Amino acid sequence: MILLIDAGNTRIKWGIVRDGQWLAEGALRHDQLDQLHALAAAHVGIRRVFGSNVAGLRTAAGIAEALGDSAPAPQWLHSSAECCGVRNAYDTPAQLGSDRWAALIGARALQPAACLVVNAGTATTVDVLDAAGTFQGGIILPGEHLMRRSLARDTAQLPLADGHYAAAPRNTADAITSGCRNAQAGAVERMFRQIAREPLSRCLLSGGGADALAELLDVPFSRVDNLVLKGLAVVATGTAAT
Ligand SMILES: Nc1ncnc2c1ncn2[C@@H]1O[C@H](COP(=O)(O)OP(=O)(O)OP(=O)(O)O)[C@@H](O)[C@H]1O
Ligand SMILES: CC(C)(CO)[C@@H](O)C(=O)NCCC(=O)O
Ligand SMILES: [K+]
Repeated sequence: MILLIDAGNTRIKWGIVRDGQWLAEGALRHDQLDQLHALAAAHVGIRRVFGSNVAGLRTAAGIAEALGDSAPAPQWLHSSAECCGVRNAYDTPAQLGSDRWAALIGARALQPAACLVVNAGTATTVDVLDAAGTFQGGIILPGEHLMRRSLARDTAQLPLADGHYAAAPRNTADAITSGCRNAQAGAVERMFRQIAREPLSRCLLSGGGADALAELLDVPFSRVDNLVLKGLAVVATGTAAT
């Protein structure tokens, strides 16, 4: 049994796999790390804790401390030049966020064709994986909530809007929500042009913003829950858990 952890900037997602099967999954806020101990203690037989952490050294230390003696010390994925059949063309491979690297590895295991790996979380990342399994590069933009928050923080007249998406918004809240969502979808559609002509190419959408994106996209896509955890499972066990 392996405990997998995806520590992001807003939340910590976790999953437990045994013999290629997911036993349980969940998410915690950073102020709920103490729950990890009970979680691990409730699953007797965890032989490894493996994760991605893009939330800083304090979070890594906090996770290790919270687990305490309930599980083995966590090991963290570091992006490298090659792993599980995926090559990393980043200028400095180790600089690539380990969540992006895990998601690319998970995507390759799910879909051995060119694909656009989209993770809509605190930040949104849109990464190009070619048909040969090489990560060619990708973009980072603020996630939808972060975009909306930045407008509220740095303007005089704009509130923290919770509007509805509309093609031609006629009020401020809808204008903000629709603008930020169009920015997300537009970024994905523009990046997709790089692989649109490849056979069977599609976007894999993951993260809390994936459903909202899916409603807008006019390129082929599949929704994948917890793609980062799925990629971590591939690295830890050599196969994709189901
Ligand atoms: N109903 C929604 N409509 C549109 N976007 C949403 C909605 N719910 C969540 N999101 C987007 O999803 C993001 C949260 O996604 P997710 O839960 O994957 O991230 P997180 O775990 O908080 O992020 P991280 O991995 O960086 O910690 C928010 O920042 C927001 O942009
Ligand atoms: C872009 C985020 C914040 C997405 O979670 C993370 O992958 C990260 O901190 N990356 C490091 C920088 C990079 O990927 O180039
Ligand atoms: K993120």
